[in-house]
Amino acid sequence: MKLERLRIQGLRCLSGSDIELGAGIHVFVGANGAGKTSVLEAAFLLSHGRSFRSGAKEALLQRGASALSVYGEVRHEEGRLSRVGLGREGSRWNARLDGESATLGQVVRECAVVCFEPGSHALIAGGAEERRRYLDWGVFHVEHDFLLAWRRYQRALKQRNSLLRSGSMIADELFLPWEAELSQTAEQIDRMRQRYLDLILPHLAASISGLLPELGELQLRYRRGWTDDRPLGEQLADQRGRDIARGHTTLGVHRADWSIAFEHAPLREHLSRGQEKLTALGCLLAQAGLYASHKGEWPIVCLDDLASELDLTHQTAVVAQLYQASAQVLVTGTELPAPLQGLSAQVFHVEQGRLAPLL
Ligand SMILES: Nc1ncnc2c1ncn2[C@@H]1O[C@H](COP(=O)(O)OP(=O)(O)OP(=O)(O)O)[C@@H](O)[C@H]1O
Repeated sequence: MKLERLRIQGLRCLSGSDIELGAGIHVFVGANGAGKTSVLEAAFLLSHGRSFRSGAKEALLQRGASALSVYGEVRHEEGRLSRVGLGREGSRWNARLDGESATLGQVVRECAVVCFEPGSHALIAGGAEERRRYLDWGVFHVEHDFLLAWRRYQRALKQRNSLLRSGSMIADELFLPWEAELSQTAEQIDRMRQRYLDLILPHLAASISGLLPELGELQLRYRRGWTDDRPLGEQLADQRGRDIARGHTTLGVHRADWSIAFEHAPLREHLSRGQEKLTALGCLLAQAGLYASHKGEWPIVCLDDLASELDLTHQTAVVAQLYQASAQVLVTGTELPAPLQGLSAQVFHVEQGRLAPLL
C-alpha cells in the first residue's frame, strides 16, 4: 500500500501541509526541530491511533490551535483507494473513512505503518507493554476477531479492577461473571497471539539473522500472563484476596510478555545498545514482511533519523531490502542518508513546519 496524499493540520509545528507521495522512497530533510519526525508521526497516527513518541496524545495538538487533523489517501495493491482521517476538535477525537464517520478500528485497518525510530529499542529493552502493543498490532491485522475479544477483555478487566478497589466486603458472586468473561476472552486472545508468534518466527529469524548474523540462532519466548495448569477463571478466584490488597488484577493477557534470546546472547543484558536497536528493527521488518505475505501488500515503512540510528552497513542493508520489496518508505534525516544517494527517491525539504518537494 502507499500513501498517495498526506494532509496535516495543527500537528506540532505543522500548521498546514498537503503533500503528494508516490511509490518507493521518500526522504524528509531539514534541520533539527524542523518538523521531519512530525510527518512520520502523522502517518503513524493513521495506522495506530496514537503517536510513537511517549507522552500524551494531547501533546500532538499544535500550541494555541483548537483542532488537529490528519488525512491520508491510501492506494492498495489491488487499486482500491481508502480515504482515512483522524482529527481532534476541542477535547474529542473523531475518525473518518471514505467521507463517513467511522470507528478508529475501521480507519487503522486500512492504513498500516511500521516505524523504526530512536525510541524503538524499547521494544527489546523497555517494559512489557511496548512488546504487547507490537504483538497486538500484528494480531489485529491477521485475526479478524481480535478487536472484539480485546474490547470484551478490557471491559471485564475494568469491572473486576473496580470491584477489587471497592474493598473486601464485596460478595464473591459479583466477581464471578467478570472472571468468567476474562477467562473466556483471555483464552481467545492468547490463542491468537500464539498463532501470530508461530507465523512471525520464520520472518524474525530471516530478518534478524540478516542484520545480526554474529548472534547465532534465535529463540522466541512467550509468557501468556497466567500458568498453563488451570483455567484463568480458577486462578483469578484463588488470587482474589491478593488482588484486593494490590488493587488490580495480576493475572491475564494484560500481563503477557515475549522476548528474543540468541544462541550467543542468551540474556537481553548481553546485547549492546546498537544490537538492541538492530533487533528491534529486525522485529519491525519481520512484522512488515508477515503483513505483506498475509495481505499481499507491504505496509508503509517509516525510518526516523536513519543515519544517526544505524551504522552505514546496516543503513545500506535496510534500504536495499525495502527497495527490493518495492515498499513505500518515508525516511527522515538532517541530510540525505548516504545509502540513498544515487537511488531514485523523492526528497522533501522541511523548514519550520513547512514541506516543499525538491525537484
Ligand atoms: N504541540 C506543539 N505545538 C507546536 N510546536 C510543537 C509542539 N510539539 C513540538 N513542537 C515543535 O515542533 C517541532 C517538532 O519537531 P520534530 O521532532 O518533528 O522535528 P525534527 O525535524 O524531526 O527534529 P530533529 O531532527 O531534531 O529530530 C519542534 O520544533 C518542536 O519544538
